[in-house]
Amino acid sequence: MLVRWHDVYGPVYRIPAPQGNARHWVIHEPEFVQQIMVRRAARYAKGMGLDRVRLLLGEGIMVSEGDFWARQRRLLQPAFKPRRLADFNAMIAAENADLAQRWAEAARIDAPVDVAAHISELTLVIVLKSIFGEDYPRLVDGAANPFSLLSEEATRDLRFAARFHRLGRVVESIIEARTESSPERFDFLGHMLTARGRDGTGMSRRELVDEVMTLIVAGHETTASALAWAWYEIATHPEVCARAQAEVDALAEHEIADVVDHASDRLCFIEAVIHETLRLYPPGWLLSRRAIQADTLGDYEIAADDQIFISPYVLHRDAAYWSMPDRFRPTRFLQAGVPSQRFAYIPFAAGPRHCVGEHLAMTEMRQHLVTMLRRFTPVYAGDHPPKLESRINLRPGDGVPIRWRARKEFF
Ligand code: HEM
Repeated sequence: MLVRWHDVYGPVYRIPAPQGNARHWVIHEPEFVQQIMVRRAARYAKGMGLDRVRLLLGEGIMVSEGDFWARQRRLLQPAFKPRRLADFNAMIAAENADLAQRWAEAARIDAPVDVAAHISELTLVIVLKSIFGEDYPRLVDGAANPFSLLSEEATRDLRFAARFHRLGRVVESIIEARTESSPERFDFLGHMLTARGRDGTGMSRRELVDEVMTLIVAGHETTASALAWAWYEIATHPEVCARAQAEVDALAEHEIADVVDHASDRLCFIEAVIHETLRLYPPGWLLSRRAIQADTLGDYEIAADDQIFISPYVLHRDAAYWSMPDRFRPTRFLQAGVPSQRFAYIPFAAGPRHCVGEHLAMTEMRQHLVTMLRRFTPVYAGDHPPKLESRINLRPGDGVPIRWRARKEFF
């Protein structure tokens, strides 16, 4: 619908507000996007639509505002530095190797797998192990992973919120036990327990729980959706698959760890595949802001309290900035000057509220694609493209069925 409206009304228009006086703007002019998200970000807060998220994440960094948000971001950010995240690489590689075993078995008996479901489990375990480290087994405790409701339940309704809050209590019990033993371990929780603000104080128990829950939700579904879409596109574009496999085949096994945790020339095509996937299917497909002060965007007067909607999905498919915008063509990202407008491509948003987990997400996606493309060729087993399900994330609504063909070279 937003794409149709964009064609009819152009890059800036207003939509009727359901209630109250606040006006609702839809903005897809890259220059204005830059102004709202970066240059004058201080005049904007997170907008409507976040209320449902707030229900789940309390005062976590995704939804908090002002000085409180700035403090929490300062406390969390150091844990996301590439040098610190490198400690997770071996764990991410091991989780992918386990999944490759399952896919090898599926390939052997020629059974299709729903990669969306499998990858959702994979990214959930990765985010939980990044947060809880050695405490992860306590979470699972021999039984089913209590957090698997996040990958199994698609609906984010009140019933889900109640179950999600019960998970908060599980998290709280782990925090309590950790506080009594040694908080100083290298995982996100260890970092959060020891991080101190300028005034020397750390996070309260409530804040810790909200931030942990935020990282689980923000770090799990987004990466999972992106990878599921990537497999659909790779499977239906054999020439892309062949080129990506040639690139990963050129790496020796022992070189993989050195190239997956940064944008390397040796993986430039895989990098382009990831960017092209995030362009066509940005998991955070709709961002919202509320003006907290008046602002002027070109000829448009924004009043305090006006609501603003920016859709990366619409920007990423705008023919003004992308040639053949609906086609999956990773090579576009190998050309100089693409995107032609920096703010026409914002899968991780931009400015002070940009995604804190971008580096981790990119590492996870590279590691996953490299591991699997070395071993398998995907064949799409569906009889129609996956349905675009645009809830909080843009995910493949009815899964992504893939048959894996084991590559002889690696088995
Ligand atoms: C492909 C994967 C991912 C995508 C596309 C993505 C996208 C985004 C976007 C668009 C935002 C900004 C939302 C807004 O402005 O309203 C955001 C924020 C955020 N993301 Fe990600 N994300 C991904 C993975 C991750 C991971 C792996 C983590 C952490 C484990 C993470 C943690 C966060 C957090 C905490 C925020 C809030 C930052 C703040 O407001 O200060 N994300 N992400």
